[in-house]
Order: sequence, then structure tokens, then C-alpha cells
Amino acid sequence: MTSIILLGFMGAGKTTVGYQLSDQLGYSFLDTDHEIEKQVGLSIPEIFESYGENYFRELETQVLKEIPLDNYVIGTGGGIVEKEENRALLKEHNNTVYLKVDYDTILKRLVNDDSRPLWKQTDHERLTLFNRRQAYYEESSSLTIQTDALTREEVSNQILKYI
Ligand SMILES: Nc1ncnc2c1ncn2[C@@H]1O[C@H](COP(=O)(O)OP(=O)(O)OP(=O)(O)O)[C@@H](O)[C@H]1O
Ligand SMILES: O=C(O)C1=C[C@@H](O)[C@@H](O)[C@H](O)C1
Ligand SMILES: [Mg+2]
Repeated sequence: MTSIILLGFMGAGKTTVGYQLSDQLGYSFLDTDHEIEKQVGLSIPEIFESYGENYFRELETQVLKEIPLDNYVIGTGGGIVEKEENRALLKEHNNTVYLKVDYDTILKRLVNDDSRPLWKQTDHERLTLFNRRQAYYEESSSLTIQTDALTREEVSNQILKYI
């Protein structure tokens, strides 16, 4: 089966649901953030600090271009939709799912989180990012699931129902 790609803002549950869904399907799971960390040998905050966001985005596009197209669940980074080139690649793929969450839910999930450099901005900056990306996630995906009130198992089951 065509690989399933998960999109959504930081804290939407792409990594969490990705592991759950790949377990249920008996597929392997690949997370673009983890792949980049493995390649560079540094954590995401360290990559941002040492090389900057633009370098991270270049690696992200490279990883996206090389994802396995079949029999994988792919978790992406929340900002993968920022580049038009990436959005075009995501649109070409059939099974791209947008895990949609309200900003309030993200605030609760990522309270005290310091593993996401772009989450450590002011609340105004984060909200601006969140609002700008909504249309990008929508246009890049073929299915949207509102996940605020769902457990990881329920999100995974919804994806399996519609894919
Ligand atoms: N459906 C859910 N219900 C409750 N908590 C959840 C759910 N999905 C994820 N979480 C929690 O939210 C936090 C962020 O989840 P996760 O790391 O999977 O997000 P992500 O979409 O991969 O974010 P990023 O874009 O930064 O990689 C984790 O603490 C996770 O346990
Ligand atoms: O929303 C973003 O731009 C990011 C989300 C994370 O998954 C990581 O890819 C990184 O922290 C950037
Ligand atoms: Mg993740």
C-alpha cells in the first residue's frame, strides 16, 4: 500500500500517532525529524542553534524526497509545509493526512516543552505561524482529521477507516 504521510502543527501527534498506526498496520515508521537528527548526529535544537533554520529546511526537503513511497508510515516535522517545493511533493502523494488540532490543545500538550525551537517564541509569533500554516496543511493533504478529543488509538483508527 502507498505510504501514509502525517502532517500537522507541532504537537498535533504526528510522531505519536505515527508509531501507533505503523504498529497496527505492521509497517515501519519513519519520522523526518528523527531522520535529520540521525544524519547530522545532533538534536533539532542543536541543529537550529549551530546551523540555523534554513539549513534544517534543506535537509528536511532532501529527506522528504527520499521517503519510501510504499508500506511506511511517515511522520513529518510541523514546518515541512513551509516550502512550496515540499507542498508540491506532498500533494502528489495520495495518502497524506492532516492531523488538525486547535491552538488551545497544542498549548496544553506542549506546556514546558523545550525540544522545539520554534515553540520557544512569543505566544503571538507561535499563533501567527499556526494561522499561516493552516491553509498549507489543507492544500497538501487528501484527508483531514480533527484530533483534539481523540486518543492516539482513535486517530489511528479514523485514518484506517478513511484511507
Ligand atoms: N491524540 C493525543 N491525545 C493526547 N495527547 C497527545 C495526542 N497526540 C499527541 N499527544 C501528546 O502531544 C505531545 C506532542 O506529540 P507529538 O510529539 O506526537 O507531536 P508532533 O506532531 O510529532 O510534533 P512535531 O511537529 O513537533 O514533531 C506529546 O506529549 C504526545 O504524547
Ligand atoms: O513546526 C516547525 O517548524 C518544526 C516542528 C518540529 O517537528 C521540527 O521539525 C522543528 O522543531 C521545526
Ligand atoms: Mg514529531
